[in-house]
Amino acid sequence: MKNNVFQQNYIITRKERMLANGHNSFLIFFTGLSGSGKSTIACTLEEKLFEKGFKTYVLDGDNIRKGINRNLGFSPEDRSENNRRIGEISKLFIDAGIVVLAAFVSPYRKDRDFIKNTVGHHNFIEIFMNTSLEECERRDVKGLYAKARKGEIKNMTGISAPYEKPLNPDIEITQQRSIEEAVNIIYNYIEEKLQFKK
Ligand SMILES: Nc1ncnc2c1ncn2[C@@H]1O[C@H](COP(=O)(O)OS(=O)(=O)O)[C@@H](OP(=O)(O)O)[C@H]1O
Ligand SMILES: Nc1ncnc2c1ncn2[C@@H]1O[C@H](COP(=O)(O)OP(=O)(O)O)[C@@H](O)[C@H]1O
Repeated sequence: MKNNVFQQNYIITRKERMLANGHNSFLIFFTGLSGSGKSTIACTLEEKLFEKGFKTYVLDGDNIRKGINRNLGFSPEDRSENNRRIGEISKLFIDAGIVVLAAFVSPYRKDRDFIKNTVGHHNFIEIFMNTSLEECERRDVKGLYAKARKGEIKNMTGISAPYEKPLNPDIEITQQRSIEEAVNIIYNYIEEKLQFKK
């Protein structure tokens, strides 16, 4: 069946979309434990970019899992499939000329590598939210860690499932950083990359 599927080329190209938008498109991928600050930093950075006129969109674990990935759980296999789809969705958004900010636990190196390969290395910026388990557990905004400690949640990342730290992230944000500092560090890093040159 696979052999009977053919690539359809569009009339409007990514390059034309980027030219019309006035900036490049790529993926800013936030990985880290639940509660490490991924959504907060991604959304605050998006706000800053949006206010400056960039075309942006946030893909967030909880939201994606409520819709397109609602059939997936937290086994290693389901997380891989979750991440595979995130990679493919990001690729579509990038092709549409959008700056994508994705916030996912994405605990396995091979899954993150898969996303990087799917969107292309030059379209991928990895942000490691390096907040300790202790601090995430202290925050425990959703009460998930408390439930995991009581054995009410299986496969909880950091407690009963692994988190493989990125070996060579583009940016590492430590828990001492304020939200504003973290956003500025990332913004300064991507500022040049946003510029579309004909
Ligand atoms: N077992 C377990 N482990 C980790 N996280 C859990 C779990 N169960 C539910 N949640 C909630 O799901 C959010 C993580 O989903 P992701 O799609 O980002 O996970 S993954 O990339 O497939 O590992 C995560 O969101 P964040 O807190 O924003 O990280 C949690 O709200
Ligand atoms: N840099 C930071 N300093 C202090 N608290 C933070 C910081 N970033 C996020 N938080 C807080 O930590 C909690 C979890 O953040 P969240 O963005 O939901 O994490 P994640 O998306 O990784 O689960 C929230 O209450 C948020 O306000």
